[in-house]
Amino acid sequence: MWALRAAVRPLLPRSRACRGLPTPRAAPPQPRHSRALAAFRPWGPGGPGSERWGPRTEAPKSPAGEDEGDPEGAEEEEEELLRRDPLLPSGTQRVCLVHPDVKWGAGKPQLTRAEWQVAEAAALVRSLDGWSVVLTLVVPTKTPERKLIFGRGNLERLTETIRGAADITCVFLNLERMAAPTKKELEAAWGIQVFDRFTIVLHIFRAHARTREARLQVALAELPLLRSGLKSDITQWDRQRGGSRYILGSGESARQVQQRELREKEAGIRKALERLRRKRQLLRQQRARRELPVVSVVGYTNCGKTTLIQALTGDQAMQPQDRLFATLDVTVHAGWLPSRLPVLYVDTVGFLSQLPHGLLESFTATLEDVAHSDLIVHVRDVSHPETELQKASVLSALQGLHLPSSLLDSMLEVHNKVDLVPGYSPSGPSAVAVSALLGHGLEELKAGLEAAILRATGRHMVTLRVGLQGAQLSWLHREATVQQVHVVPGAQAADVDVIISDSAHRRFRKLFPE
Ligand SMILES: Nc1nc2c(ncn2[C@@H]2O[C@H](COP(=O)(O)OP(=O)(O)OP(=O)(O)O)[C@@H](O)[C@H]2O)c(=O)[nH]1
Ligand SMILES: [Mg+2]
Repeated sequence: MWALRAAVRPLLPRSRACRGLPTPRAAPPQPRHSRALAAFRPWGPGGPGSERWGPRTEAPKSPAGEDEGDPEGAEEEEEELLRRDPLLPSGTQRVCLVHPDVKWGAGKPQLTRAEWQVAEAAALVRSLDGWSVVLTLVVPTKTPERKLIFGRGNLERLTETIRGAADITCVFLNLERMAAPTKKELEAAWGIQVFDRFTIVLHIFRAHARTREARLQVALAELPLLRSGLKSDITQWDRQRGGSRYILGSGESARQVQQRELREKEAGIRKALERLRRKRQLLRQQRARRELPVVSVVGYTNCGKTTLIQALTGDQAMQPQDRLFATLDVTVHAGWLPSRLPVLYVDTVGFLSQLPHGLLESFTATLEDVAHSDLIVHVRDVSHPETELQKASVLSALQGLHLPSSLLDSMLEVHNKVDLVPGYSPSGPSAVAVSALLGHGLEELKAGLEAAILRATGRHMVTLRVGLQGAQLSWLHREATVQQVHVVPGAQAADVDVIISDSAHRRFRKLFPE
């Protein structure tokens, strides 16, 4: 699907040739289960058994009582807030990936190697339609904090190589953020557009965000970029106007006008997000009333979260993809555990070790749903060479969400993609090895999930004696999970094995005293 044509050329004496990520993997097989999840359809605009936790752009129908309604004109207002210029050039791009390799000092990355940082950067580029890396240059630097990032000698050689590479159309400088003057000077020196990680990731987020909430969050994360662009534009604007700094009659300078517009935009986005968040809260309360256990599936981007949920639920509407940040909308999908206990799986946005700060913050809000789940499943791609680093990134991001400690302590680890690691066996007792793609290990995982959910939600299995004439049996079918009914011969009664929550059990006793 994605061709990586990374022509890695020797550049500098100490530069290192790096290769891209493994070749794209096979498409997922058809889901193994095709259970009709009729019970959950009323909430499922995204397909059988699925629910989007944030109203989508093409506003799905909400069941009665779930939608508190938008104020008139809110959607048009939001579209206005989302109007913006393209961040990156359109069409096919042949990218030169330049990685500043900090070998010394405080800026030296811990726990990772340049090789893997480059592989991840190349994967980001491949996530953009029509983009490919054609040249990868790893350039040592002792002074990444300097305006031009590299020392003089290295910069000169880099400039020569880039100017001599006629086939490249832009440069991706693998730095989190590049100051506006740095961008300007490098573009002047290299004669080509230069982008940083923030811009690339932001563009991917823009392209993959579907719901109104996700799109607004991306718009919020973009504001720092607009602010830094503002400074250089204004200086230019002022110069062009020969220093006439004030807009006719308004008493405001150009800078003040644009700053005010940005502040208004930010306030508008925050207001719209707050409105959508209230809606999400309402949906959450509805789910809580139905007392369905909720499992949040989290993990590093591309580790297989969506594939796993699809394998567990048979939800064909889901679309796992071999690209970073395929999922940007939090969605909910229903499935059943071995004892026929229904469960809701929440698919979440993936983590990235060096996710630019603003982006992480704006997406933290989406992840607030994780705090309201009964269990967290941490999916790991154990075939990835940096699997330990990915685990550390995810755990540190989860710590930042201030989740209840009981939720963190009970977290279940799923070691995915074991089909790519022959003979793999997980270390640690709370880990289950699976191949979500091939469907291996799913029964063991479901059993583990069930045990953990029963523990976390205070549910237990009991056998209750009920009369066959009364309403007890239908009540149990409605409010608990009936497993088996054993009719007691000659007694007009039955012994019913059920999984029931503590609260439902109390209500049963009150309604039907012995
Ligand atoms: N070989 C193999 N590939 C897998 C397995 N699970 C998922 N994949 C592949 O990994 C890629 C990413 O899968 P997704 O399910 O989209 O991953 P994700 O974690 O949801 O990714 P994001 O939404 O981008 O964070 C897809 O190409 C899947 O087919 C597995 O068990 N084995
Ligand atoms: Mg996904």
